[in-house]
Amino acid sequence: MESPQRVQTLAESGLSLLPEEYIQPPDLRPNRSTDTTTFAATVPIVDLASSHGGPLPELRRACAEWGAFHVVNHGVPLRLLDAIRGAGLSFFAAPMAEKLRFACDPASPASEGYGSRMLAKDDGVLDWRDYFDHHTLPESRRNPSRWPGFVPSYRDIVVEYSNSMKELAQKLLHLISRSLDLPPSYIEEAVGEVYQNITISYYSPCPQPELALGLQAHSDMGTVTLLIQDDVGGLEVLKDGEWVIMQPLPDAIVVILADQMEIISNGEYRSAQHRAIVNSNRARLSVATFYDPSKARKIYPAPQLINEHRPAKYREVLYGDYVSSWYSKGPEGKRNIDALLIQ
Ligand SMILES: O=C(O)CCC(=O)C(=O)O
Ligand SMILES: [Fe+2]
Repeated sequence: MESPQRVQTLAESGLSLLPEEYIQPPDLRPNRSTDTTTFAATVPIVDLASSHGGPLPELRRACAEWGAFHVVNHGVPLRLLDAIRGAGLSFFAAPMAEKLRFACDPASPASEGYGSRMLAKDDGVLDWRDYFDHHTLPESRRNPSRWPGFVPSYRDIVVEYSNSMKELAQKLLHLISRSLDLPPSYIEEAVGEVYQNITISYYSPCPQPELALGLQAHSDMGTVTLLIQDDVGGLEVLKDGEWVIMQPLPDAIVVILADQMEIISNGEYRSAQHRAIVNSNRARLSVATFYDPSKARKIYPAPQLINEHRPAKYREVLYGDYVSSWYSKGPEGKRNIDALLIQ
């Protein structure tokens, strides 16, 4: 399969019109009348310093009503957040020939490396995004020789960041389990061995941002995603039918609940539909760390959360089957988890 067109190459060629493959149909474009600035809700902020190991009422509300929130006082050193953003920027600033040495295999979904398309077979509208995906956990999947060696310390930073994000994700999963009145380790055990990927996304300036999306609306397929962004802004989350910007907070980490969390919580908590919009003058960088079950894991609603008033809402699913269906159908909002609903 031919390598896909890199968005950065297109953007740097100085075109003034957006190529047709990137033009969204009118109902999916950003800045429509529903993107009103008058919508008052802002994404919740959860302060881990106030938890003292106990449950946080604002965490429960954020998970149930939004499926996404900012976390502050998370314990991850701020220099590490800057270091991974800096490493990513250095990669994308490098000459194309250097970057292409790390190109991912365009024929296989979720292959590691430098990529531009989320789906191997994509006949839909393309995202205005390039990315670098790293396979980071379990350690047997870690192969730093596939990560850019030409950026100083890049490989060490990714390893340190991976370990730190695993620790934070586990801390959050404990708190989330407790907030559902489950034993603290319930969700961690339900998903089993952690499969972690780290994706650095780079959104080049776009000639007609009102017609494009950096990343189409989707929910993440795994358990939980931890994301950091720069000061440009562009991540939006769907709340009560409105797209709400997740304002960049310099030291915070964005937490996005993914589909397996919605299943395990029997729908008490929701996976957040989100997307990235782009702009015409500044490139934007984000780093998303995905915490997923192994493909052999069966995921089902926690029995403690099922009773006569709240029957099981989702069918059991083998996580590997869920992933295959996601890649063959594409995200299109939340249709993959909706397919598991028990009517
Ligand atoms: O770049 C962003 O802000 C969103 C990235 C994202 O949602 C993803 O990689 O799944
Ligand atoms: Fe996402």
